[in-house]
Amino acid sequence: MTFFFPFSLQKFRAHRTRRHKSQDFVISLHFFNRLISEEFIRLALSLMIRLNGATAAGTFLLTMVYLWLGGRVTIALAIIVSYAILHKEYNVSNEQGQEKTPAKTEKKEKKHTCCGGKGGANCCSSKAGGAGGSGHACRCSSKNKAQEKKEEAKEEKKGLEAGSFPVAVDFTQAFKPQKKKSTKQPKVFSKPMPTKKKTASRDDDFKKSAMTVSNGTLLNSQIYVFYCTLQGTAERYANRVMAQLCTMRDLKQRPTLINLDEVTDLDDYFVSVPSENSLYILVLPSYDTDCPLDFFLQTLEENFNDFRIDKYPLRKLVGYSILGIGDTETWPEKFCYQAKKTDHWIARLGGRRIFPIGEVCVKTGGEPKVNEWIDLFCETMKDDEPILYEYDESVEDDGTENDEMVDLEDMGNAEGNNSTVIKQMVAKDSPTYKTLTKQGYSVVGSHSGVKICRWTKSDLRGRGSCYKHSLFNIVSSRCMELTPSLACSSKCVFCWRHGSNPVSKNWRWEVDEPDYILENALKSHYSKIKQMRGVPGVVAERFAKAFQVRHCALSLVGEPIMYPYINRFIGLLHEKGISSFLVCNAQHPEALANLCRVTQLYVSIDASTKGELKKIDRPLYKDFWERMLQCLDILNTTQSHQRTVFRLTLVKGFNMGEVMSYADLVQRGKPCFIEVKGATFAGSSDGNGNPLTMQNIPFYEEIKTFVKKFAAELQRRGLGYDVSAEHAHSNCVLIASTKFKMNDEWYTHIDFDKFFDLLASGQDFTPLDYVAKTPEWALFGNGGFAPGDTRFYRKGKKKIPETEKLSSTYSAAFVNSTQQEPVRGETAASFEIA
Ligand SMILES: Cc1cc2nc3c(=O)[nH]c(=O)nc-3n(C[C@H](O)[C@H](O)[C@H](O)COP(=O)(O)O)c2cc1C
Ligand code: SF4
Repeated sequence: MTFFFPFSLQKFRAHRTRRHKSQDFVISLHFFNRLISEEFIRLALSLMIRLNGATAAGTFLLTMVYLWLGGRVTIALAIIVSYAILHKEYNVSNEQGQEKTPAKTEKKEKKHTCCGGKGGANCCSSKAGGAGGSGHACRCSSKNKAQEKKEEAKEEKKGLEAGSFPVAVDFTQAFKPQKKKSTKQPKVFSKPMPTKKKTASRDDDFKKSAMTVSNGTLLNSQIYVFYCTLQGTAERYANRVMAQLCTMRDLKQRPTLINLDEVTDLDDYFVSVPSENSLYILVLPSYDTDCPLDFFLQTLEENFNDFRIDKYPLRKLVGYSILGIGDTETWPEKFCYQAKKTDHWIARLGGRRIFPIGEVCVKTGGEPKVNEWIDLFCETMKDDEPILYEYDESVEDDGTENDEMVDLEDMGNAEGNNSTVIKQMVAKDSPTYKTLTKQGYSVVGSHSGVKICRWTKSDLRGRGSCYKHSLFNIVSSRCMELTPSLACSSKCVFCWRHGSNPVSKNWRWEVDEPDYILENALKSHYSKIKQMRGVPGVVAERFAKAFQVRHCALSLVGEPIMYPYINRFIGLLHEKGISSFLVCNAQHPEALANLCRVTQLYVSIDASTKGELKKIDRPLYKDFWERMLQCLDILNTTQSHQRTVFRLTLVKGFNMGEVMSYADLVQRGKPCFIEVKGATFAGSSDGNGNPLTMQNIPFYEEIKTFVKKFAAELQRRGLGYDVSAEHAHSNCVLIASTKFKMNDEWYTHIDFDKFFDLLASGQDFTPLDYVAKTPEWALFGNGGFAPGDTRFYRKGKKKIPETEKLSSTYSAAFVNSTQQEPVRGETAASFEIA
């Protein structure tokens, strides 16, 4: 208004000046100009608003016309003021005469409930309502008048503020078009938000907010370059990323290179993050067969679905990016599919993709493409244009009830490619197959392995048997070492598999029939035995008997109890007169509880405390400790009819500290035997995820000291155990339940014929029913070397004098079985003991 009037007045003045040249009019116009100032207009308008009616507007307009025609300002003002007074009086009389609104009715009713100075239930002055009495001074009237006026004034003010008089029910909004609930997403989202949300509890605010990452943040970040490799390409490219990053002067922190296979606990990086300023780059190949990436992806997916874990743990990262490498020619449908899957899961876990995923074909793109990606990535780091992070909801909801991501393999199937088949654990064309066969394993079917044991060869040549010969009466030359599951649910630091076998919590592969496995395992075993016929020193009689396997050590690598038909397989062994020595890792209580009768049942107890167990076994299960305790309870209850053994593999610096807590576990599981063995040195730690060095391999003297302390603690608790037998050469000592000590003589050996007789009888029997006397040479203190075998010293190796025994080192480890000196460890290639 203040803008409009001056403008109109200028026009008006010009116009009027042209039409009326008389002096009088100029004077009156001058007056008019002065008086019709902003102040006058404001006053007139406020009066008009107060009066609020057509009459008021009409009066105002007429007054203005009057002024425009040269009327006197004082008269104009007088008209407006008198109209206002008249109008107000009319309104007051109208209100008194009529009850126009419910608000006013209420006020009237209140007046009626006044006690009138008598007090009573509705008395205005009674606090407790009705506590009035004599002398009560009713304040109704005074209140009513003064306060009502105030209230009226308030309401009136409200009405004026709203541009209308107060009404009981406000219908003014009723006919306004209703605002739709916006389903539109902020512009930063590339796709509309799904309407159906399965995960209502998720932090929507987080998802919906656009975030930017500045180059300052990127350059200050601690970069971790992860890679996973089977054949070395990804490692090479990861090193290239590292080299390129290191040339960036602006980068504040030195990047760190990490092999995903060597990460003890993926949660350290993919549930928690090393620091708030961490940035991840992942260089990943793809394999359509089993490879370590399967476990990595499985972990990411499980973390996402684990309700105990923060839904978006990776939002703490500054960002991430993935460089995928693959082969688009041979695997067009699955090109870089594991890199893409990783990208999917990291995004779902809250990671911000700060640079597009690279998909490089090693055949068609190769190194130039990789370099290009790396260069662009580094440029992005430096660019001070902030990176806008857009959350892609397509990763959030795939529209299915099941929270599972649609497997890319299934997508392949939808397009007509028959690639939905369950994978083979170790397919013939897989790198795992190559690695295992290179290490001397025969892969049977797609998930079983057999390998002729070093002790089998040694015994064939009359050079000594393994420790199980001393402790339990196994004949090594007639023993087959086999596993029906090359996959395992732990990644023990002392395992000699060199990270080559698949890892998984549960069985998720094709299953071979037990008879097929046994038949082919025996074939493989016998063919390897046959190859021994030309080896010097092979004892003809032992060689002949070796073609009739009598024992099967179900261990080797992997977790045999994971095999779904393990009971049927054991049944077949027993049918053939082959005894069964099954070693399990105490991570599958259900399978353990359902296990059929075996000749001897081992449970690996690799540590006595939760923390140590996690460090040493690197179990895949989060509830690994509870699982182990459950397994011990099963040994003491459901499986108490079995001949049970705790196997302790001692690793210096990892699990040799705690005798008390080991005793607790024995108290819980009540095994028949406790086999304490020093860890075997499984070669260098380079690239196999095995962090052990020779310093972690205990001397035999250290093992003996530990065992004595342990047995003393068990006796102190009245548990009835004692040290019984040994095989010094294997760094192995046996603690046995004193139930196996009869007439002061140990009966730790097995009477295999008796075992099969009992089994055939169908009767219930106990471990004490098929025992045999422990021979003198095997008793603790006698070394455990069987008479009849010949001591053998490697060429150039002298027998170690007694005085030097305790200081024998790694070089002394690689000696033959005839040597009884205390040793520290064994090499991976030849000292695998089942
Ligand atoms: C058995 C096998 C399976 C493979 N499967 C795929 C695949 O499904 N998709 C893909 O893009 N590349 C596949 N590749 C190609 C590898 O991803 C590629 O060779 C990569 O460079 C290997 O990386 P690495 O040397 O670090 O192990 C496969 C290669 C082999 C040997
Ligand atoms: S080390 Fe194992 S596989 Fe080898 S002979 Fe002894 S029990 Fe059998």
